[in-house]
Amino acid sequence: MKMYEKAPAKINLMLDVLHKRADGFHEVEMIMTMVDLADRLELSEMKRDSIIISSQAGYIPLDEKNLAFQAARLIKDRYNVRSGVHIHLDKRIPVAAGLAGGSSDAAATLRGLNRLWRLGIPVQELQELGAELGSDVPFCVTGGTALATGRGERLTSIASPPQCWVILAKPPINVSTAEVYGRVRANNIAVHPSALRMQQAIEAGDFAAVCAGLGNVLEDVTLKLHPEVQQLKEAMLKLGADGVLMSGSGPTVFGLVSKQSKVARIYNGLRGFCKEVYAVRSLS
Ligand SMILES: C[C@](O)(CO)[C@H](O)COP(=O)(O)OP(=O)(O)OC[C@H]1O[C@@H](n2ccc(N)nc2=O)[C@H](O)[C@@H]1O
Ligand SMILES: Nc1ncnc2c1ncn2[C@@H]1O[C@H](COP(=O)(O)OP(=O)(O)OP(=O)(O)O)[C@@H](O)[C@H]1O
Repeated sequence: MKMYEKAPAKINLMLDVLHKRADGFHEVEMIMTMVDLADRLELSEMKRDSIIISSQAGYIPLDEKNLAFQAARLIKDRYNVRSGVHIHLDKRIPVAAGLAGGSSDAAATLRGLNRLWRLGIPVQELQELGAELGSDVPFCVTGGTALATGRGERLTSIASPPQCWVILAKPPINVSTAEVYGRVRANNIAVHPSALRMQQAIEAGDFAAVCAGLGNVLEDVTLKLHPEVQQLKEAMLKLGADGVLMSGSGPTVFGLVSKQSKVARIYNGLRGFCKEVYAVRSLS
């Protein structure tokens, strides 16, 4: 038997850090939403009791370091599943980009194996399993648009933002999420973006207010480490994006655009100096 799952990328419309916790994680307030750029997973049942990961992408780990492998092992161990699975990952989300590609693959693996092995695990339990794999995984289990608190695992679903184009550009640099959080000084943040304001803008369907409310306190850290991210933001704004922000810990920058007529100009302008550029729709 085979199951197919789509694993969409996420962007953070706002991300605030409240304080560092005793367990080393940071208490955050984020509004996350999915975009129409997704990895595809094919999950094939195997009689042999093992987990095999394959992918057309030559640049991700295929062993126990892969988050889809970890998700499969977690569900197998926890529910005493004796059969195995071959998971093929058709990677389309750029890797180590701040778009939760690995987390979304892990979440899609949890959903897919729940169906493949007919385990009947309720969504909330899948999210709890996901939290053991990473802070972004619980959100990726359900997707949509949500306010995330705690270390990112406490979720409240909210309305979808107004439909728009999302231009994503990933500069060719590597950013470590742990390093970025490690450099945040929570009591020294000049301007905290407001989750409430963003939520109100979304609920009112007010695209201009959504753009005005974009904010991510991790930007200051990543921008200091990699000034080219700032240049990318400026280029996107100059080319006509309505609102621009870095996603997660970066380095991907996204631009929100309401008018389709502007998309080609922004896309082509960015392609001039950035190889990885995508123009996709927001997901409702
Ligand atoms: C930046 C975001 O992607 C925004 O959605 C998330 O906050 C990070 O999610 P993630 O990549 O799933 O993060 P995890 O794999 O759980 O953690 C990676 C590292 O980031 C740091 N980390 C992560 C989440 C959080 N709330 N506080 C942290 O300090 C920790 O040092 C942790 O060791
Ligand atoms: N299924 C996977 N797809 C992509 N990367 C994976 C996967 N499993 C493990 N990894 C590893 O995880 C690291 C982070 O990749 P990923 O694409 O998940 O980052 P990200 O988009 O920055 O995530 P986040 O936004 O949650 O911080 C990479 O170094 C990669 O080698």
